[in-house]
Amino acid sequence: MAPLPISSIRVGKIDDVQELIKSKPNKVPERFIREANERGVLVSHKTHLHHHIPVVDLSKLSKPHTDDDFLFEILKLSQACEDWGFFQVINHGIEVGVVEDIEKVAKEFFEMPLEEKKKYPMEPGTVQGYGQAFIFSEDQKLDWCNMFALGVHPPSIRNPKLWPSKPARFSENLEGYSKEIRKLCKRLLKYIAISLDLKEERFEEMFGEAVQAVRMNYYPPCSRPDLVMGLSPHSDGSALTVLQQSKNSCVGLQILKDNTWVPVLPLPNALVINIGDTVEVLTNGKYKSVEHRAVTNRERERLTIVTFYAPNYEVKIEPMGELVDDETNPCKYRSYNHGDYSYHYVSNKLQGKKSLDFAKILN
Ligand SMILES: COC(=O)C(/C=C/C1=C(C)CCCC1(C)C)=C/O[C@H]1C=C(C)C(=O)O1
Ligand SMILES: O=C(O)CCC(=O)C(=O)O
Ligand SMILES: [Fe+2]
Repeated sequence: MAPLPISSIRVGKIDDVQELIKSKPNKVPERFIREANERGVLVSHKTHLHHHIPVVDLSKLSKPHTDDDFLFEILKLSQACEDWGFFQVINHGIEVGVVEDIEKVAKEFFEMPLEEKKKYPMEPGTVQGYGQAFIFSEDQKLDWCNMFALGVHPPSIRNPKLWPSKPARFSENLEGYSKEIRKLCKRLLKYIAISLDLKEERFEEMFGEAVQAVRMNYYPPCSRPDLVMGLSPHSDGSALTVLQQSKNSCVGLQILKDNTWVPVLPLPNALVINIGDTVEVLTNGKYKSVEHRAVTNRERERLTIVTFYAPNYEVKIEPMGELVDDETNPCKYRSYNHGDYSYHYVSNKLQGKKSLDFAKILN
């Protein structure tokens, strides 16, 4: 995937939000203030008490496939993927230490002085390094967020100059964490295949050497959370996304369900999983890549560690034959190369589900 021609992109001045709140804690610069219809209206949790994303217990999916617990949990998984595009997993088997270690170095990274973080800049038109991604013009609004993103696997997508030397254990912890998350993604894709009545290895065989990238999102508190957006509404371009919210995280992630922004309430030791655009295409729209966004909090910071797991760039993506029926369920997406979709995704601003227009067959 070739980088965009940097010289042609003028992004204007991008203020670092952590620095902004240090110097003027109560000021929100104009470039962060959203139009009234784009603001992250704060939703009371109480109004959503009966409206939570499903929780899938992975320990039940380790049981024999004929066991009632297994069958019940697979059904829950398939309903989650169809109706929500999101679920949380508990009892996922990743050691608490691994989860804590990545959180620790991510936090330490964002807490370093700006000069140190600037050694790993996200250049305009690229998606790796420290800064704000998906900014393509001088008048584009900015998110109330600092990001640090890295390609992890295969090694060919890595930019070693962007892997920080500080905090000391950053790379070691990220390697360990990424191995565990990769195993989890492979496992989840097996269960997703089973839930679709496909052969367990269907996705693994199709994906080849899967692409894996990580993005750490740091949302400092904002004196006017009602005016800004933590992360603009978007769907993920991946096949699956795994999102870790820092311990005792406040609510920030919201997903669009039936035209309402529903908050995702963090559960201790759980990971949030969402279906990306690639699985939506492969399942011909049966499993949904759902639009989501992050809002900020007046008092509290929030840190999330997000892994994008996707097929190799060489892989041809199209709805799987088993999920298409010319009469009852016609093909909704064209075929394309995943590398081309990745390029398209990262060359456009985050704008709801617009990226997927790339693949939609319009009638
Ligand atoms: C800021 O980056 C992203 O939000 C992002 C980028 C991921 C990537 C890298 C950081 C390194 C190179 C590979 C890749 C493009 C995956 C989002 O990733 C989504 C978008 C696509 C497409 C995808 O597979 O995950
Ligand atoms: O930080 C969050 O809650 C959302 C992050 C997200 O959606 C992403 O990084 O793609
Ligand atoms: Fe996302």
